[in-house]
Amino acid sequence: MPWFGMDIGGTLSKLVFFEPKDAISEKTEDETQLMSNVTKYLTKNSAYGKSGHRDAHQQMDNVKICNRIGTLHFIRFPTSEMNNFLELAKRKGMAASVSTVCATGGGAFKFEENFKNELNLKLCKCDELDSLIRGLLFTVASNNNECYFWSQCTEDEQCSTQEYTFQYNKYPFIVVNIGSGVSVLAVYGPNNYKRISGTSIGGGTFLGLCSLLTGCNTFEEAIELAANGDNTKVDKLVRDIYGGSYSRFGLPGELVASSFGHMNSKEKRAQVSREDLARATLVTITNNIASIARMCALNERIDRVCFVGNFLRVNPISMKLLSHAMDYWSNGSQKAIFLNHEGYFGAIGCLLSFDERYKD
Ligand SMILES: Nc1ncnc2c1ncn2[C@@H]1O[C@H](COP(=O)(O)OP(=O)(O)O)[C@@H](O)[C@H]1O
Ligand SMILES: CC(C)(COP(=O)(O)O)[C@@H](O)C(=O)NCCC(=O)O
Repeated sequence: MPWFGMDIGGTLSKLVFFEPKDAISEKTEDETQLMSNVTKYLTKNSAYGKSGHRDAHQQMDNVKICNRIGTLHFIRFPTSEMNNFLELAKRKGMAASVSTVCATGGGAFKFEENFKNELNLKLCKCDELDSLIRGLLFTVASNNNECYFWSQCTEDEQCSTQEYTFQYNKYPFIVVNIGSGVSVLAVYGPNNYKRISGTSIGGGTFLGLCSLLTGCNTFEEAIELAANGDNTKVDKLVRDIYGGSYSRFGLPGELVASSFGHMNSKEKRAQVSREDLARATLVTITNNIASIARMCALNERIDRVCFVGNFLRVNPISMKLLSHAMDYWSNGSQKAIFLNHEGYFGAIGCLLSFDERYKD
Protein backbone atom coordinates (compact mmCIF):
# COMPACT_ATOMS: atom_id res chain seq x y z
CA MET A 1 0.00 0.00 0.00
CA PRO A 2 1.51 3.35 -1.02
CA TRP A 3 1.05 5.42 2.11
CA PHE A 4 3.48 8.13 1.15
CA GLY A 5 4.54 10.04 -1.95
CA MET A 6 7.45 12.40 -1.60
CA ASP A 7 8.73 15.18 -3.84
CA ILE A 8 12.14 16.34 -2.65
CA GLY A 9 12.67 19.64 -4.47
CA GLY A 10 15.46 22.19 -4.63
CA THR A 11 13.82 24.27 -1.87
CA LEU A 12 10.88 22.39 -0.35
CA SER A 13 10.17 18.73 0.29
CA LYS A 14 6.54 17.80 -0.17
CA LEU A 15 5.10 14.73 1.56
CA VAL A 16 1.66 13.42 0.64
CA PHE A 17 0.19 10.90 3.03
CA PHE A 18 -2.80 8.70 2.16
CA GLU A 19 -4.99 7.68 5.08
CA PRO A 20 -7.49 4.94 4.10
CA LYS A 21 -10.87 5.58 5.74
CA ASP A 22 -12.87 2.63 4.41
CA ALA A 23 -13.47 -0.40 6.58
CA ILE A 24 -11.57 -3.20 4.92
CA SER A 25 -11.56 -6.51 6.71
CA GLU A 26 -8.15 -7.73 5.64
CA LYS A 27 -6.14 -5.03 7.36
CA THR A 28 -2.79 -6.45 8.33
CA GLU A 29 -1.11 -6.13 11.69
CA ASP A 30 1.35 -3.70 10.12
CA GLU A 31 -1.38 -1.60 8.61
CA THR A 32 -3.21 -1.32 11.91
CA GLN A 33 0.00 -0.38 13.66
CA LEU A 34 0.80 2.28 11.10
CA MET A 35 -2.74 3.63 11.32
CA SER A 36 -2.64 4.00 15.05
CA ASN A 37 0.81 5.54 15.43
CA VAL A 38 1.92 7.41 12.34
CA THR A 39 -1.57 8.48 11.27
CA LYS A 40 -2.31 9.85 14.70
CA TYR A 41 0.95 11.79 14.79
CA LEU A 42 0.59 13.20 11.28
CA THR A 43 -3.10 14.07 11.37
CA LYS A 44 -3.42 15.38 14.91
CA ASN A 45 -0.61 17.90 14.43
CA SER A 46 -0.20 20.67 11.90
CA ALA A 47 3.44 21.44 12.75
CA TYR A 48 6.30 18.92 12.97
CA GLY A 49 9.61 19.78 14.55
CA LYS A 50 10.72 23.37 13.87
CA SER A 51 9.92 23.64 10.19
CA GLY A 52 7.43 20.98 9.05
CA HIS A 53 3.88 22.12 8.23
CA ARG A 54 0.69 20.34 7.30
CA ASP A 55 -1.46 22.30 4.87
CA ALA A 56 -4.79 21.31 6.41
CA HIS A 57 -6.73 23.59 4.04
CA GLN A 58 -5.52 21.45 1.13
CA GLN A 59 -6.57 18.10 2.61
CA MET A 60 -8.56 15.98 0.10
CA ASP A 61 -11.27 13.67 1.46
CA ASN A 62 -12.98 10.71 -0.24
CA VAL A 63 -10.15 10.09 -2.67
CA LYS A 64 -9.83 6.68 -4.33
CA ILE A 65 -6.32 5.23 -4.54
CA CYS A 66 -5.51 1.54 -5.05
CA ASN A 67 -9.21 0.73 -4.70
CA ARG A 68 -9.26 2.26 -1.25
CA ILE A 69 -11.17 5.37 -0.21
CA GLY A 70 -9.41 7.78 2.08
CA THR A 71 -7.95 11.16 2.80
CA LEU A 72 -4.85 12.78 1.32
CA HIS A 73 -2.82 14.90 3.74
CA PHE A 74 -0.27 17.46 2.58
CA ILE A 75 2.93 18.20 4.47
CA ARG A 76 5.98 20.30 3.54
CA PHE A 77 9.36 21.14 5.05
CA PRO A 78 12.51 22.85 3.76
CA THR A 79 14.76 20.40 1.94
CA SER A 80 17.67 21.92 3.89
CA GLU A 81 16.12 20.27 6.98
CA MET A 82 16.34 16.76 5.52
CA ASN A 83 18.61 15.47 8.30
CA ASN A 84 16.15 16.62 10.96
CA PHE A 85 13.29 15.06 8.98
CA LEU A 86 15.08 11.71 8.83
CA GLU A 87 15.75 11.82 12.54
CA LEU A 88 12.13 12.67 13.34
CA ALA A 89 10.84 9.96 10.97
CA LYS A 90 13.08 7.46 12.76
CA ARG A 91 11.92 8.57 16.20
CA LYS A 92 8.24 8.38 15.24
CA GLY A 93 8.64 4.96 13.64
CA MET A 94 7.42 6.16 10.25
CA ALA A 95 9.56 3.67 8.39
CA ALA A 96 8.68 0.73 10.63
CA SER A 97 5.72 -0.52 8.60
CA VAL A 98 6.81 0.36 5.08
CA SER A 99 9.91 -0.81 3.30
CA THR A 100 9.59 1.41 0.21
CA VAL A 101 8.56 4.99 -0.33
CA CYS A 102 7.89 6.51 -3.74
CA ALA A 103 10.00 9.62 -4.15
CA THR A 104 10.58 12.14 -6.88
CA GLY A 105 12.44 15.44 -7.40
CA GLY A 106 16.19 15.84 -7.48
CA GLY A 107 16.39 14.90 -3.80
CA ALA A 108 15.14 11.38 -4.52
CA PHE A 109 18.55 10.84 -6.12
CA LYS A 110 20.58 13.07 -3.83
CA PHE A 111 19.23 11.64 -0.56
CA GLU A 112 18.69 8.01 -1.60
CA GLU A 113 21.62 6.75 0.52
CA ASN A 114 20.51 8.79 3.55
CA PHE A 115 17.07 7.14 3.50
CA LYS A 116 18.71 3.73 3.24
CA ASN A 117 21.22 4.35 6.02
CA GLU A 118 19.06 6.32 8.46
CA LEU A 119 15.67 4.65 8.01
CA ASN A 120 16.45 1.42 6.18
CA LEU A 121 13.97 2.68 3.61
CA LYS A 122 14.23 2.05 -0.11
CA LEU A 123 13.24 4.92 -2.37
CA CYS A 124 11.27 3.94 -5.44
CA LYS A 125 12.37 6.79 -7.69
CA CYS A 126 9.96 8.42 -10.15
CA ASP A 127 10.67 11.10 -12.72
CA GLU A 128 9.60 14.52 -11.44
CA LEU A 129 7.87 15.75 -14.60
CA ASP A 130 6.02 12.44 -15.17
CA SER A 131 4.88 12.68 -11.55
CA LEU A 132 3.86 16.32 -11.91
CA ILE A 133 1.59 15.59 -14.88
CA ARG A 134 0.17 12.39 -13.37
CA GLY A 135 -0.60 14.19 -10.08
CA LEU A 136 -2.12 17.19 -11.81
CA LEU A 137 -4.41 15.11 -14.03
CA PHE A 138 -5.50 12.95 -11.09
CA THR A 139 -6.24 15.96 -8.88
CA VAL A 140 -8.19 17.80 -11.57
CA ALA A 141 -10.26 14.65 -12.20
CA SER A 142 -10.83 14.00 -8.46
CA ASN A 143 -11.59 17.52 -7.36
CA ASN A 144 -14.23 19.61 -9.14
CA ASN A 145 -13.05 22.84 -7.54
CA GLU A 146 -9.34 22.41 -8.31
CA CYS A 147 -8.88 25.01 -11.06
CA TYR A 148 -9.56 28.72 -11.00
CA PHE A 149 -8.67 31.90 -12.83
CA TRP A 150 -8.44 35.57 -11.93
CA SER A 151 -10.86 37.86 -13.71
CA GLN A 152 -10.71 41.63 -14.32
CA CYS A 153 -7.10 41.93 -13.27
CA THR A 154 -6.63 45.44 -14.66
CA GLU A 155 -8.76 46.81 -11.81
CA ASP A 156 -7.14 45.60 -8.57
CA GLU A 157 -10.30 46.10 -6.42
CA GLN A 158 -12.48 44.17 -8.87
CA CYS A 159 -9.96 41.38 -9.49
CA SER A 160 -11.31 38.11 -8.08
CA THR A 161 -11.03 34.35 -8.54
CA GLN A 162 -13.55 32.22 -10.40
CA GLU A 163 -13.79 28.47 -10.72
CA TYR A 164 -12.47 27.06 -13.98
CA THR A 165 -13.93 23.84 -15.32
CA PHE A 166 -11.21 21.72 -16.83
CA GLN A 167 -13.07 18.45 -17.13
CA TYR A 168 -14.18 18.55 -20.74
CA ASN A 169 -11.85 18.87 -23.72
CA LYS A 170 -8.80 19.16 -21.48
CA TYR A 171 -6.01 18.81 -24.05
CA PRO A 172 -3.77 20.42 -25.10
CA PHE A 173 -2.56 22.74 -22.36
CA ILE A 174 0.71 24.20 -21.12
CA VAL A 175 2.05 23.67 -17.59
CA VAL A 176 4.45 26.21 -16.13
CA ASN A 177 5.95 24.75 -12.95
CA ILE A 178 7.46 27.58 -10.88
CA GLY A 179 9.57 25.89 -8.24
CA SER A 180 13.20 26.77 -7.44
CA GLY A 181 13.62 27.02 -11.22
CA VAL A 182 10.96 26.88 -13.92
CA SER A 183 9.98 24.06 -16.31
CA VAL A 184 7.50 24.57 -19.13
CA LEU A 185 5.64 21.54 -20.50
CA ALA A 186 3.15 21.09 -23.32
CA VAL A 187 0.58 18.40 -22.47
CA TYR A 188 -1.24 16.72 -25.38
CA GLY A 189 -2.75 13.70 -23.60
CA PRO A 190 -2.51 11.67 -20.37
CA ASN A 191 0.74 10.02 -21.46
CA ASN A 192 1.84 12.54 -24.00
CA TYR A 193 3.76 15.62 -22.94
CA LYS A 194 7.08 17.30 -23.70
CA ARG A 195 9.29 19.74 -21.82
CA ILE A 196 9.44 22.68 -24.20
CA SER A 197 11.34 25.25 -22.16
CA GLY A 198 12.66 26.31 -18.79
CA THR A 199 14.46 29.08 -17.01
CA SER A 200 16.74 29.27 -14.01
CA ILE A 201 15.04 32.55 -13.01
CA GLY A 202 12.29 31.15 -10.78
CA GLY A 203 11.01 30.99 -7.22
CA GLY A 204 14.49 30.37 -5.82
CA THR A 205 15.74 33.48 -7.61
CA PHE A 206 12.96 35.57 -6.09
CA LEU A 207 13.70 34.39 -2.58
CA GLY A 208 17.47 34.63 -3.05
CA LEU A 209 17.47 38.15 -4.50
CA CYS A 210 14.84 39.37 -2.08
CA SER A 211 16.85 38.06 0.88
CA LEU A 212 19.96 39.84 -0.44
CA LEU A 213 18.15 43.12 -1.07
CA THR A 214 15.89 43.32 1.98
CA GLY A 215 17.45 41.02 4.58
CA CYS A 216 14.17 39.09 4.86
CA ASN A 217 14.37 35.57 6.27
CA THR A 218 11.35 33.71 4.92
CA PHE A 219 9.23 33.45 1.79
CA GLU A 220 6.20 34.63 3.75
CA GLU A 221 8.13 37.72 4.91
CA ALA A 222 9.27 38.43 1.34
CA ILE A 223 5.65 38.28 0.09
CA GLU A 224 4.45 40.48 2.96
CA LEU A 225 7.10 43.08 2.15
CA ALA A 226 6.20 42.97 -1.56
CA ALA A 227 2.51 43.45 -0.75
CA ASN A 228 3.37 46.78 0.90
CA GLY A 229 5.85 48.01 -1.69
CA ASP A 230 5.78 50.04 -4.91
CA ASN A 231 7.89 48.72 -7.79
CA THR A 232 7.56 51.98 -9.78
CA LYS A 233 10.10 53.53 -7.36
CA VAL A 234 12.61 50.90 -8.49
CA ASP A 235 11.66 50.08 -12.09
CA LYS A 236 11.92 52.51 -14.99
CA LEU A 237 8.55 52.69 -16.75
CA VAL A 238 7.79 53.50 -20.38
CA ARG A 239 6.40 56.85 -19.19
CA ASP A 240 9.70 57.63 -17.42
CA ILE A 241 11.36 57.38 -20.83
CA TYR A 242 8.63 58.64 -23.20
CA GLY A 243 6.73 60.96 -20.87
CA GLY A 244 3.67 58.85 -21.73
CA SER A 245 2.95 55.74 -23.73
CA TYR A 246 4.86 54.52 -26.79
CA SER A 247 1.66 54.14 -28.73
CA ARG A 248 3.07 53.21 -32.12
CA PHE A 249 3.96 49.79 -30.71
CA GLY A 250 1.20 49.59 -28.11
CA LEU A 251 3.39 50.09 -25.06
CA PRO A 252 1.39 51.81 -22.27
CA GLY A 253 3.11 54.46 -20.10
CA GLU A 254 2.77 52.35 -16.94
CA LEU A 255 4.49 49.32 -18.47
CA VAL A 256 7.88 48.48 -16.93
CA ALA A 257 10.45 49.40 -19.59
CA SER A 258 13.48 48.47 -17.52
CA SER A 259 13.32 46.37 -14.37
CA PHE A 260 15.39 47.99 -11.58
CA GLY A 261 16.17 50.74 -14.15
CA HIS A 262 15.98 53.54 -11.54
CA MET A 263 18.53 51.92 -9.30
CA ASN A 264 21.58 53.33 -11.09
CA SER A 265 20.65 56.70 -9.55
CA LYS A 266 22.01 57.44 -6.07
CA GLU A 267 19.06 59.75 -5.32
CA LYS A 268 16.48 57.13 -6.30
CA ARG A 269 18.32 54.47 -4.31
CA ALA A 270 18.08 56.69 -1.22
CA GLN A 271 14.29 56.87 -1.66
CA VAL A 272 13.42 53.18 -1.94
CA SER A 273 12.26 51.01 0.93
CA ARG A 274 12.75 47.29 1.56
CA GLU A 275 9.10 46.88 0.56
CA ASP A 276 9.68 48.60 -2.81
CA LEU A 277 12.70 46.37 -3.50
CA ALA A 278 10.73 43.23 -2.60
CA ARG A 279 7.86 44.27 -4.87
CA ALA A 280 10.22 45.06 -7.76
CA THR A 281 11.94 41.69 -7.36
CA LEU A 282 8.60 39.88 -7.39
CA VAL A 283 7.37 41.83 -10.43
CA THR A 284 10.63 41.30 -12.34
CA ILE A 285 10.69 37.52 -11.83
CA THR A 286 6.96 37.14 -12.50
CA ASN A 287 6.93 39.23 -15.68
CA ASN A 288 9.90 37.31 -17.03
CA ILE A 289 8.09 34.01 -16.44
CA ALA A 290 4.94 35.45 -18.05
CA SER A 291 6.95 36.38 -21.18
CA ILE A 292 8.39 32.88 -21.49
CA ALA A 293 4.97 31.30 -20.92
CA ARG A 294 3.39 33.50 -23.60
CA MET A 295 6.08 32.65 -26.17
CA CYS A 296 5.75 28.93 -25.42
CA ALA A 297 1.96 29.03 -25.71
CA LEU A 298 2.23 30.94 -28.98
CA ASN A 299 4.85 28.57 -30.43
CA GLU A 300 2.78 25.52 -29.55
CA ARG A 301 -0.49 27.17 -30.60
CA ILE A 302 -2.01 26.38 -27.20
CA ASP A 303 -4.17 28.94 -25.41
CA ARG A 304 -4.55 27.49 -21.87
CA VAL A 305 -1.63 27.81 -19.49
CA CYS A 306 -1.67 26.20 -16.02
CA PHE A 307 0.70 27.85 -13.56
CA VAL A 308 1.74 25.62 -10.65
CA GLY A 309 4.57 25.33 -8.10
CA ASN A 310 5.05 26.73 -4.62
CA PHE A 311 6.22 30.13 -5.88
CA LEU A 312 2.48 30.81 -6.21
CA ARG A 313 1.79 29.87 -2.55
CA VAL A 314 0.23 32.82 -0.68
CA ASN A 315 1.19 34.93 -3.69
CA PRO A 316 -1.85 36.62 -5.29
CA ILE A 317 0.37 39.44 -6.61
CA SER A 318 2.14 37.08 -9.02
CA MET A 319 -1.05 35.26 -9.99
CA LYS A 320 -2.73 38.55 -10.89
CA LEU A 321 0.33 39.73 -12.82
CA LEU A 322 0.53 36.46 -14.77
CA SER A 323 -3.20 36.60 -15.52
CA HIS A 324 -3.01 40.18 -16.72
CA ALA A 325 0.11 39.62 -18.82
CA MET A 326 -1.31 36.53 -20.55
CA ASP A 327 -4.61 38.25 -21.25
CA TYR A 328 -3.26 41.67 -22.29
CA TRP A 329 -0.46 40.59 -24.62
CA SER A 330 -2.53 37.90 -26.33
CA ASN A 331 -5.55 40.19 -26.82
CA GLY A 332 -7.57 37.87 -24.62
CA SER A 333 -6.77 34.66 -26.48
CA GLN A 334 -4.48 33.06 -23.85
CA LYS A 335 -5.75 32.15 -20.40
CA ALA A 336 -3.84 31.73 -17.14
CA ILE A 337 -5.23 28.93 -14.96
CA PHE A 338 -4.23 28.18 -11.35
CA LEU A 339 -4.71 25.10 -9.18
CA ASN A 340 -5.45 24.86 -5.47
CA HIS A 341 -2.85 22.17 -4.74
CA GLU A 342 -0.22 24.30 -6.49
CA GLY A 343 3.00 22.72 -5.21
CA TYR A 344 1.88 19.17 -4.43
CA PHE A 345 1.29 17.55 -7.83
CA GLY A 346 4.72 15.90 -8.04
CA ALA A 347 4.21 14.21 -4.66
CA ILE A 348 0.65 13.14 -5.56
CA GLY A 349 1.76 11.72 -8.92
CA CYS A 350 4.58 9.87 -7.28
CA LEU A 351 2.21 8.28 -4.74
CA LEU A 352 -0.03 7.17 -7.64
CA SER A 353 2.84 5.67 -9.59
CA PHE A 354 3.19 3.01 -6.91
CA ASP A 355 -0.28 1.83 -7.90
CA GLU A 356 0.73 1.64 -11.58
CA ARG A 357 4.02 -0.16 -10.97
CA TYR A 358 2.87 -2.73 -8.45
CA LYS A 359 -0.78 -3.39 -9.20
CA ASP A 360 -0.01 -6.64 -11.02
N1 LIG B 1 7.72 28.20 3.03
C1 LIG B 1 8.48 28.38 1.95
N2 LIG B 1 9.84 28.29 2.06
C2 LIG B 1 10.64 28.47 0.98
N3 LIG B 1 10.17 28.78 -0.25
C3 LIG B 1 8.83 28.86 -0.43
C4 LIG B 1 7.94 28.67 0.67
N4 LIG B 1 6.68 28.80 0.20
C5 LIG B 1 6.77 29.08 -1.09
N5 LIG B 1 8.06 29.13 -1.50
C6 LIG B 1 8.48 29.42 -2.88
O1 LIG B 1 8.36 28.21 -3.59
C7 LIG B 1 9.59 27.89 -4.25
C8 LIG B 1 9.79 26.40 -4.25
O2 LIG B 1 8.71 25.83 -4.95
P1 LIG B 1 8.54 24.28 -5.13
O3 LIG B 1 7.45 24.08 -6.13
O4 LIG B 1 8.37 23.61 -3.83
O5 LIG B 1 9.92 23.93 -5.82
P2 LIG B 1 11.11 22.89 -5.47
O6 LIG B 1 10.53 21.55 -5.84
O7 LIG B 1 12.22 23.31 -6.37
O8 LIG B 1 11.45 23.00 -4.03
C9 LIG B 1 10.66 28.66 -3.50
O9 LIG B 1 11.76 28.94 -4.31
C10 LIG B 1 9.91 29.91 -3.07
O10 LIG B 1 9.89 30.86 -4.11
C1 LIG C 1 16.11 21.36 -12.73
C2 LIG C 1 14.63 21.54 -12.40
C3 LIG C 1 13.80 20.61 -13.28
C4 LIG C 1 14.44 21.12 -10.92
O1 LIG C 1 13.07 21.31 -10.55
P1 LIG C 1 12.67 22.25 -9.25
O2 LIG C 1 13.28 21.61 -8.02
O3 LIG C 1 13.19 23.62 -9.48
O4 LIG C 1 11.15 22.22 -9.20
C5 LIG C 1 14.17 23.01 -12.58
O5 LIG C 1 14.80 23.81 -11.64
C6 LIG C 1 14.40 23.60 -13.96
O6 LIG C 1 13.78 23.20 -14.91
N1 LIG C 1 15.29 24.60 -14.05
C7 LIG C 1 15.46 25.40 -15.26
C8 LIG C 1 16.62 24.90 -16.09
C9 LIG C 1 16.59 25.59 -17.44
O7 LIG C 1 15.81 25.18 -18.31
O8 LIG C 1 17.30 26.57 -17.61
